[in-house]
Amino acid sequence: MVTYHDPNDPFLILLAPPLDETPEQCKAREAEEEAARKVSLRIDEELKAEKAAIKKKKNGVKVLVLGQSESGKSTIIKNFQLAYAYQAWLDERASWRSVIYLNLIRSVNHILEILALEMSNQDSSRHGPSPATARSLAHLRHSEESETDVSDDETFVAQPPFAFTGKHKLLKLSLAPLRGVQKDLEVQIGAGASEPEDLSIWYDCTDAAPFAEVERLAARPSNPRRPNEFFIRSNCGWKETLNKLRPRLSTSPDHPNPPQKGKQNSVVEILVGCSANIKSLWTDEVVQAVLKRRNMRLEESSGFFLDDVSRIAARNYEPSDDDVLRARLRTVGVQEYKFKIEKGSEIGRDWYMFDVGGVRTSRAAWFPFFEDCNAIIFMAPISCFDETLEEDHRVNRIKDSILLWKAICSSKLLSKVQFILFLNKCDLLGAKLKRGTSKIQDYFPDFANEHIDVKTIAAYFRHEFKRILKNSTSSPIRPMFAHMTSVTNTKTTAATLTSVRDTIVHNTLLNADFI
Ligand SMILES: Nc1nc2c(ncn2[C@@H]2O[C@H](COP(=O)(O)OP(=O)(O)OP(=O)(O)O)[C@@H](O)[C@H]2O)c(=O)[nH]1
Ligand SMILES: [Mg+2]
Repeated sequence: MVTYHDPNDPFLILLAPPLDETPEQCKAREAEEEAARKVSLRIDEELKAEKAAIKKKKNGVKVLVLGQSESGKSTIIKNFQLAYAYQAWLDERASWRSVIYLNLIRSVNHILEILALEMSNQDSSRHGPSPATARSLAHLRHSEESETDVSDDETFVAQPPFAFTGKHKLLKLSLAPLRGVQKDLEVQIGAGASEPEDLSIWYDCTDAAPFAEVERLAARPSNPRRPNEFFIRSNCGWKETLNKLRPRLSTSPDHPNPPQKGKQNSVVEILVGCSANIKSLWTDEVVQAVLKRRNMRLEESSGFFLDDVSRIAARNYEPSDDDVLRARLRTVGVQEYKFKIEKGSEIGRDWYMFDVGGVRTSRAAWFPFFEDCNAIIFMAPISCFDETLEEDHRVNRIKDSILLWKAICSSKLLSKVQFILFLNKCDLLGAKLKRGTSKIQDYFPDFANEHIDVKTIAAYFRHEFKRILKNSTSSPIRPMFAHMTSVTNTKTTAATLTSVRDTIVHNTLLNADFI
């Protein structure tokens, strides 16, 4: 093609070098033009790569991990990361240190709070309680009763007194600085550091599946918007949180310790100083008796690290894989994870996994992610048959899971999606059954099996979930794959992951490794 340049073209005149340009000026101008050309080329390449990435994403597998809060969604994703993206896992591992410190310090402060109340209760039973103490005790007693379903007030009052000594007072005093450290860490970590509060006592804000209403609205013929136009994607998941906490090297010789690092150092120093006393508090017989009488099993609660205090409250502490898996950081918003399949016929295939916040008030935001989704991993923690939701103490946790599952099964957008059910926290269910403090029939009266063990309970719930799926209007003949899991156990979970990966990738909807 031949191009003709019009010598009167105003653009050419504008871009033409000045007539009196010196050889040096000419050289500088050409260098500038070359640099601008390189920037332009780089932008073109970036745009091309972005387009290719979008195209590739369309060919990838998209998996949503759903379930109520503390069901184990983030933990199963950590397992996937451990199995399929180990380098990313390693890069992130050190950033979990502050979260683990917070988990540990929270447990200590929780014990101190209980201890203070019990001690003042004992004092006041000699002199009569102050109004403030009486109110606090009434509150604690109320929450304890609703958790354990103990309604006999007499049993609580008629217990023998605890043998508190000067040692307990000293422990309380020496560990007092940890309250401030907890506050600092909560500020540093941000939204994920807090646990949800029960707002239902103030207003009726909770619905198990608010996304169902959004789906109904979006499906109206008068509404031309696509599902993902309804919500803004959140950018405050734990990936962003961990990025904030990532240890950074200082680039300035004048400030070898950036402020973040200085704060972290002081947390470590306080913790190291408190290590022996934390251990002494946790292993103290009277403290253990107080916790037992209050039916508090910290060792079975999220983010429990008290047994590891000597290892964690040390200057050279580095989180292990297991620590990271057990660490508790609440998911806020929606977080995308990308993995590449490393083995088998699907090698190289990209997986996109979406981790969501599970509290009831977060669930409407799940809806935009239903579109184009290939599979849903649904986490149902079956050890929680006698527990209630943090965000609404009126609601039994398994009953909430069932309502949630019902809504997911009825979603038209999800009618062609594979469902994989994780009956999770089987280890905690086993421990609960062994203790024999709760009876499943008290919460699920139609449980009829005379053998009460982890397997029969899991089979009962699996049957219940399957029945709901079968009766759902959206797709009555959809198969369901169920697994009994304890996802903090990486060894047993690894085998389940392989099976889940193959199930999803090959879309084999015929058989499952059912209980
Ligand atoms: N013992 C035991 N603990 C578990 C199991 N699954 C999860 N956990 C622990 O339970 C806590 C909560 O797990 P997460 O994975 O954070 O729960 P989540 O569903 O992501 O919760 P949200 O982010 O609030 O929606 C963590 O401390 C986990 O280590 C399990 O099978 N057994
Ligand atoms: Mg989470």
